[in-house]
Amino acid sequence: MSASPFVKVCGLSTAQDVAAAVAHGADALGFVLTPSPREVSPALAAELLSAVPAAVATVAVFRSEDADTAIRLSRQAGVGWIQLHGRRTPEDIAAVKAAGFHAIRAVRMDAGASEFEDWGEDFLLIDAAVPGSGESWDYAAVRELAAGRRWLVAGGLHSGNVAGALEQSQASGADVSSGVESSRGVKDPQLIAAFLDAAKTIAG
Ligand SMILES: O=C(O)c1ccccc1N[C@@H]1O[C@H](COP(=O)(O)O)[C@@H](O)[C@H]1O
Repeated sequence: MSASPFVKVCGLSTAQDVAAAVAHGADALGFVLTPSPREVSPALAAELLSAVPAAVATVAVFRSEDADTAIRLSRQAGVGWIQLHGRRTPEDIAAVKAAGFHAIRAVRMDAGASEFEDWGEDFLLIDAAVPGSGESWDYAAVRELAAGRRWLVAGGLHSGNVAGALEQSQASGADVSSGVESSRGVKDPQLIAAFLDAAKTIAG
């Protein structure tokens, strides 16, 4: 890793939590537009991101919706990035990029080697088996497979392990949801601040 890590805070649903993430240096904010305890409507996402500085990436997160649906909902929300989980093809990433969005493609840490190849996404996101579950894994395990890629480590991160996860994995950045919550789906501004402070101690 040769630059300050790119840190995304996912599953935001209140103005207070958005403000905490921005104030503590988040590089990207995630809005879940798919069924989840953190789901928000495109209209609420649009309202929340109207206060976000242009330098901060805004990301709509999808689980299994097709690329056209993800693009339509993301346009309603007004985000600049789309994060796709689930079974995907290179054509999905091409469609997202052709529609003018940056793309994050999520894969499980135990995916086949072909899924770690470059499909044209801006970041690969390597996550636990169940996205948003708070489940941790051996973050060093994909270090060789992902070497040379721009990629984010995710799954079970919190302020106490994010620095170690970044060092062990050599990821370009980190993504968090459960680890900055006081209960499932409820973000805590103090935990958001602590996570960002811890992640940002890692610098090139
Ligand atoms: O957070 C969710 O509810 C979610 C739903 C559907 C797809 C992705 C989701 N979140 C992603 O999960 C990881 C974070 O997981 P954790 O809770 O920190 O273990 C991250 O990539 C989020 O963007």
